[in-house]
This record gives sequence, C-alpha cells and structure tokens, in this order.
Amino acid sequence: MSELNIVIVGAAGRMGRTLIESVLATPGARLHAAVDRAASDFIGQDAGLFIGQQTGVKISSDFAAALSGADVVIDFTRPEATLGYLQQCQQHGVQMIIGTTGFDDAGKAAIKAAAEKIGIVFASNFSVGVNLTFKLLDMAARVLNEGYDIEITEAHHRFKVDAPSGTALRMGEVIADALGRDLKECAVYGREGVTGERDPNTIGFATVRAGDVVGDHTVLFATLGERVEITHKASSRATFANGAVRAAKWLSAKPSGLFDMQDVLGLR
Ligand SMILES: NC(=O)C1=CN([C@@H]2O[C@H](COP(=O)(O)OP(=O)(O)OC[C@H]3O[C@@H](n4cnc5c(N)ncnc54)[C@H](OP(=O)(O)O)[C@@H]3O)[C@@H](O)[C@H]2O)C=CC1
Ligand SMILES: O=C(O)C1=N[C@H](C(=O)O)C[C@H](O)C1
Repeated sequence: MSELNIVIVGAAGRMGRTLIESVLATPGARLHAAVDRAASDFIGQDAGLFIGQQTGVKISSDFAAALSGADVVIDFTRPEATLGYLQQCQQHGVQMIIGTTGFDDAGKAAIKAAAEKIGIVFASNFSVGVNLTFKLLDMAARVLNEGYDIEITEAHHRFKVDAPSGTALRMGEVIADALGRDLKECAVYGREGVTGERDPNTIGFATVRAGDVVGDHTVLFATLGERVEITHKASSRATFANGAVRAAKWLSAKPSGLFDMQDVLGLR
C-alpha cells in the first residue's frame, strides 16, 4: 500500500514540530513537505532540525509547490493562515486536518463550505482523552440537568493567543446541547466587580495562562451538598499530534465531508 503524503504547515511552531515527529514515527505516513511563512527564521532548514534528525525535507514557504503530489495538509496555525491554506487545498483537491482554534462564525462557515469538495477533519482537540471527556460531559449534563451550576476552567501556556480555548468552548457546546440551551445565550466569560448572584442558567468560563501548561480543562457541576468535577490534563503535545496523524490516515478513505475527532474515534 502506498504511503500517505502529508504536508505540515506552521512547521516551526510548537504543534508543527511535534506533528513532524509524529509523521516520521507513523508507519504508512510520509513527510511530503513542511511549510511555514516566508518570514520564518527556519525557511531552508531541515524539517527534522527540532528533533535532531535529517529528513531530507526542507522547510519552505512555497505552499503551492508543497501541494503537488500531496494527499493531506495538517494545519495547526492561526485562523487567518488556515483560511488561506483552505482555499488552496480546495482548489487542488487536497484534504485537510485542521487543529487551529479561535475561528469566528464566518471562518467556521468557510471550512464547512470547503468540505463539500474536500475531506476535512476539524477538531478543537485531537487527543483521545478529551474526546472521551466530551462524551462524559454529555452524560453528566443529562443526569445533572437541574440545580447544578456549571463552570468550565482551562489553563494553558503563556504563549497561547486565544481564550477561552477551543476545547473549553466545545465542552460548553456539548453541555449546552445536552441541556437544550444555546451556548451563545448562556455563556459567561469571566466575572468582575459586583456581579450579583449566579444566574442558574449560565455556563461560566474561566481562563488561566501561565508558564508551559500544555492544556488542562475542568468542568465543575456544583449544587448545594455536592460537586462533580471532570478533568482532563494533557502532559505532552504528542497526544494532539498523534491524534491528528491518526485522523489523516482515517480521512484518506473519505472523498469529501466535514468530520471531527468523534467521527475518527467512532464515538458518534
Ligand atoms: N486541535 C488541537 O488538538 C490543538 C490545537 N492547537 C491550536 O493550534 C494552533 C497552533 O498552536 P501552536 O503550535 O501552539 O502555535 P505556534 O505559535 O507555536 O505555531 C503556529 C505556527 O503557525 C505559523 N503562523 C502564524 N500565523 C501565520 C500566518 N498568518 N500565516 C502563516 N503561518 C502562520 C507560525 O509562524 P510564526 O512563528 O512565524 O508566527 C507558527 O509556525 C493554535 O490555534 C492552537 O490553539 C494546539 C494544540 C492542540
Ligand atoms: O493552544 C494550545 O496549546 C492548545 N489549544 C487547543 C485549544 O484551544 O483547545 C487544544 C489544546 O488544549 C492545546
């Protein structure tokens, strides 16, 4: 069977480096190209630089060239970058794995539209544990559906640029869906000053940014007399990267369509 030709964009980023390592370690996967923006200090360097390996693939800013002969692009960058790459992938019929977070509604709509032509797995979190946690949250929300205050707390490294995390927002959506609520109407993002008593219908979010925290999420369901906490802690970015490469292999069998990690893991 032929190998899956994978392009990593944002190749010199935290996730880009980890994805390159994961592709190199995955049987059936081949690092076809590594792309970053033209201004990157790493253009022209071997893509294995960060892990002390020679891959023979140089980091380039020529995305169009990278698409030639490619099967799938794995993108963990920024929304504006992803939407540019998306357009070109659509034109060239190359599939995408999108891990970037922080999209607005228009960005999400563009991804959905592109998936009519190409296969896309778009997920706020590619770890198996977080995707199991989504299922646990659905179950918890359905059982603790009255009288429980729901608060979502997330912590990430000091370099993260979007808040709350995509994962925290997805957790909020899963819970809101289970309760028949609309997250846009019931989310409260941080509190300050004289806020008054808690509105029982809200879902609260709190964000911590500190040091090198890879990614912690806790959902608290609290009532008078007890509380339930569901927590996931990532200790290595490899958990996201390995999930994304797994998704790329899974997607190769699909002609087009929009999927997430629940589909890849058979958790629907
Ligand atoms: N879904 C999931 O499982 C996970 C998602 N993420 C998400 O992935 C994204 C990347 O995270 P992380 O690797 O930590 O971020 P980094 O900042 O370390 O890496 C981002 C990469 O994208 C490049 N980039 C940024 N802006 C542009 C642009 N406009 N055009 C082209 N390239 C650009 C950066 O280049 P430069 O350095 O030159 O700016 C860098 O190489 C975030 O949205 C994060 O939330 C992260 C982990 C897991
Ligand atoms: O930026 C990160 O690092 C992460 N981002 C994702 C998110 O916003 O949910 C996933 C993970 O928690 C790491």
